[in-house]
Amino acid sequence: MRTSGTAEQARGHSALPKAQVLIEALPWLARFHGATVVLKFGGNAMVDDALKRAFAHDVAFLRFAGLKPVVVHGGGPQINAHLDRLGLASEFTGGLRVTTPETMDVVRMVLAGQVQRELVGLLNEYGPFAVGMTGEDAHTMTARKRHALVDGQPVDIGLVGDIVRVEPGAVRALLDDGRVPVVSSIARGEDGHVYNVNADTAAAALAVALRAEMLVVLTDVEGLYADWPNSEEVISRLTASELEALLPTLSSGMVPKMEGCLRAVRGGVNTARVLDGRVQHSVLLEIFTDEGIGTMVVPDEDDHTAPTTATEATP
Ligand SMILES: Nc1ncnc2c1ncn2[C@@H]1O[C@H](COP(=O)(O)OP(=O)(O)O)[C@@H](O)[C@H]1O
Ligand SMILES: CC(=O)N[C@@H](CCC(=O)OP(=O)(O)O)C(=O)O
Repeated sequence: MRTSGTAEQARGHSALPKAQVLIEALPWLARFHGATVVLKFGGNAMVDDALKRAFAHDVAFLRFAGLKPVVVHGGGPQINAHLDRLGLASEFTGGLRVTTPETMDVVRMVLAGQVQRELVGLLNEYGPFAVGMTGEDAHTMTARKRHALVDGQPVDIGLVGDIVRVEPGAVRALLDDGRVPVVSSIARGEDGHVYNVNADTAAAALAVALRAEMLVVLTDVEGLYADWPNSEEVISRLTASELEALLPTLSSGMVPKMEGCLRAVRGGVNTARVLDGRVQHSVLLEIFTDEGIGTMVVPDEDDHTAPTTATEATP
């Protein structure tokens, strides 16, 4: 049935903002088509069902929009909860979990058997995309034991590793097959042990090895605060050198995150961004709109190690 011209016009006008949103996304869609984006999903965003679903939605959107998303996930709160159920204490030193062999069994079980499975299930509601793996699979991540630093002194924290090598072939093969790899932050050691790796660290190392366009780290604050905890003024953009100078002033939770961002941009990733995972669809807002939210780390102006020089917030 045809309606009057006036009614059609009114309907057209009311739909206009939707078209404007799509048009606004166009330059970003063009720029990032085919780009690999490593997303670190972790911590508190994962204990909220609505946020988990919104994240899965965003990842599916990236995939359908022609980007190549890779998810690296954490699960600190879920590990804590499981240890608690078993009557085991959660102990952190310098922001890293003290990991005994018994704790390592729980970390592995919770990350690979629970958190990763849940994310894979949520993502696969949109199609046969998500494939779960850990850094152990196909030697994707090799770690070496690391110590925590307390007042400048190394402290033994058990089976905690830092990534010394990434073999991205298995992840690349999945991406080339149109899949979305979902990677748990566990790595093999060359000494026969399995290591617990901070998920921010794992995401950064994988982003570098994949020559990703972007590392996106979701967390439970708006971004990097300039003077935390005294002020909530978020630093919206900073260079690698500026970040390096700030690192010694940061405290525990932000340290692996910002070290990861630095490692990523110094390793050739064009931008590393820290976003508020408590805001639904923050990933889409950050990547496809002009509303850049959170904190963006870019290489130094004179850093020629980056594969391209396009590091600005505009396409
Ligand atoms: N400069 C800073 N800016 C923002 N947050 C900071 C800063 N320094 C320390 N933090 C703390 O770091 C926390 C984020 O790290 P963490 O809890 O490990 O996150 P996640 O669980 O998302 O990995 C914030 O909730 C905040 O308490
Ligand atoms: C060594 C170390 O601390 N590993 C972390 C791995 C999980 C993680 O990083 O989870 P979030 O991203 O949720 O913090 C842990 O055991 O909690």
